Amino acid sequence: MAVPDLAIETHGLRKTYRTVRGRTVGVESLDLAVPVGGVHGFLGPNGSGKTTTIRMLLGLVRPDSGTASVFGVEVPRHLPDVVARVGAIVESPKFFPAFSARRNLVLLADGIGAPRTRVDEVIEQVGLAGRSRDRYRTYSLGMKQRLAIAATLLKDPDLLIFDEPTNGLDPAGIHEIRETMRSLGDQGKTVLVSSHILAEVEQVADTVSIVTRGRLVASGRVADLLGEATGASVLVRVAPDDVGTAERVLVTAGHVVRSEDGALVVDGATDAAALNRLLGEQGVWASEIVVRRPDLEQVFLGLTQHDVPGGTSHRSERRLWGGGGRTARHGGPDGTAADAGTSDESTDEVRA
Ligand SMILES: Nc1ncnc2c1ncn2[C@@H]1O[C@H](COP(=O)(O)OP(=O)(O)OP(=O)(O)O)[C@@H](O)[C@H]1O
Repeated sequence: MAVPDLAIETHGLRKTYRTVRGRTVGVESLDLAVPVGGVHGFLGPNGSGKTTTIRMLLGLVRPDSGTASVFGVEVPRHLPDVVARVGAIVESPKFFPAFSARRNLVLLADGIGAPRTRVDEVIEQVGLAGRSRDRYRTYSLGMKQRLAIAATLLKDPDLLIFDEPTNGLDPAGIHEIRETMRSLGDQGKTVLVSSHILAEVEQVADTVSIVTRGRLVASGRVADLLGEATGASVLVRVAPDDVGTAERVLVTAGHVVRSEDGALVVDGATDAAALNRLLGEQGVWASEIVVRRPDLEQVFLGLTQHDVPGGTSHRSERRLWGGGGRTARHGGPDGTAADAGTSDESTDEVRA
């Protein structure tokens, strides 16, 4: 059988919820393509349908329409065939506070039939080796979250799904989780991480899907999305007496220049060296010259600013997968585990 190059694929996935006020759209019509291997950010503002999508993938919520597959296996219909390759942290598992992390994991391994030899491996994988014999209750929030990831890794899944894993963590905890996700991605696992904090995901994700109002608005490699975005500029600072000359030189060379806090900003430019040379040739020396590129947050705002609240106006989706654009990390050991979390939210929800 051919090995699928997508870990997750959805087409026209839709989910509405029954509420006292009628029907609420959880996911409007979602087309998602998550490549195998590496970290994929699933980004969107609160209420854009990320959790609903994840729950549909895990068989916890039944879609109204559309299709979804995990490693080429249609879900939820054939979820049992692939569930062993999926690990998810949708909500934190319960650990015994008075037991060490290691003892907690040994109990879990026994419970799910994973070999005890996995316990030390997963502790190592999440960077808790030095603290594994300490009681769980002495752990920081970041360490607790890493232990939750370790529990999910016990059966060695190929796909790890994290729904807002850094919620409630301080910067050190966020850093720990980011490092853990990065290292799992580097080991060949596919990590899907949902977040509404774009800057945070930008630092760890190879590829992203950006959703708003239950639809995909952009997807591709982070570098490509940032590279394609307009809005780059170069800030040039010169001595106050040279500002007029510098502006004239730059404008004469065809640049669009504006002033900002006593400095000059050359909109649309990225070649700082060329600007520096241009100024130098006219005897003007920059004391500061900085290329400013838009971050993912700005890309996102640019894609969604035309959305009408509650309306139906959506920008068309942009995909940047192009030839060779996909993350080319494949592999990862065949897994056998899944911890698909629990469902408690809605009468519409199902378990596969
Ligand atoms: N069980 C439910 N019953 C009714 N409406 C729901 C239910 N779950 C989600 N919704 C609604 O569906 C929409 C999408 O919610 P969802 O939680 O999937 O978004 P999200 O992107 O994960 O948001 P957040 O980042 O806040 O978790 C929201 O309008 C939400 O209120």
